[in-house]
Amino acid sequence: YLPHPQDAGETTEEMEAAKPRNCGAKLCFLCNQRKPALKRPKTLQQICRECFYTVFEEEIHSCIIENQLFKPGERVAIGASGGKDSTVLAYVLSELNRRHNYGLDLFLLSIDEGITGYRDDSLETVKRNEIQYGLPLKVVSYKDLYGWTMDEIVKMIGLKNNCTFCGVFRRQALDRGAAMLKVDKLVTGHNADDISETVLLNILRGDIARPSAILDIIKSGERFRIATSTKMPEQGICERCGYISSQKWCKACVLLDGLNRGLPKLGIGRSRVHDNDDCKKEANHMTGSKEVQGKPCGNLDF
Ligand SMILES: Nc1ncnc2c1ncn2[C@@H]1O[C@H](COP(=O)(O)OP(=O)(O)OP(=O)(O)O)[C@@H](O)[C@H]1O
Repeated sequence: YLPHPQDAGETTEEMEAAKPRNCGAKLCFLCNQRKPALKRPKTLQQICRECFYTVFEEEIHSCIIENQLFKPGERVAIGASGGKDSTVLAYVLSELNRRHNYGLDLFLLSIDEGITGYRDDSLETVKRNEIQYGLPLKVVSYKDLYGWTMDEIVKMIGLKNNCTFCGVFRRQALDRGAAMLKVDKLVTGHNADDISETVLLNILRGDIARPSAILDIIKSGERFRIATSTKMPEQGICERCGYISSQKWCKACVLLDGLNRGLPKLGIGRSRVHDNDDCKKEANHMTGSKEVQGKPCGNLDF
């Protein structure tokens, strides 16, 4: 972090005198030397490229230290999709690990959903990151885990609702990949936009309980406490695959069973299941619940 001159105890006159003359053009708010390259939405400060890199990396470091996110010797997998967010995450975490001696064993973990022309391209980026940052890469595919690629699923179910399969399978595939790598933690590049999107989608769907719970957690921030009187839900295990589940069968198994039996809409939205009484009975039997609720769309389930 480069302190603002005022933080360093300089008077306004000293700061004015020290300012390089630049014919009235504004200079970076932090270093007062270079031309600003951007206005940070977070602070509204106009800062240069170099200062942005510095404050961005140091803020992440402070967040890691203040919240004690890692312990020395831990194995950490980085969910690497090859997109911008996880690529930045891979770079920053490996850089901070080296710079500040966190002592972490880092890995890249990529899920290959089997989407031709999309994931195969981004996996090439991840393979470049593997070499660039010297991080071992593990690729786990839907085909290997579930016997289906997303291309095959789309062929069967069509373009509508396939996000449910993709999101549920990806979430579980990341967990399974993490277990294969025997890591202690898995980090992802979810950003504030992703979280806002999830909250807004829930509100638009009329699911008020979940967004308000998320907003409460965000608001209470660091003061978040669980009341001693609160009974925590018991974490069960899927009877079919052994993955964590609060139902008899986990969501991935319900969807997979539907696919394998040629009833791909089995585990999707409530209304579809209601359309067909046999499907409803089947689905309720598998989930052990009275209602089957599907998440129509989304990236990773929060
Ligand atoms: N196929 C994948 N393999 C591994 N990790 C993934 C995969 N897809 C998503 N993730 C993880 O989940 C995060 C959020 O995914 P999302 O699909 O919202 O993409 P995004 O916000 O565009 O991020 P990115 O730019 O990294 O793709 C990613 O940053 C990454 O850490």
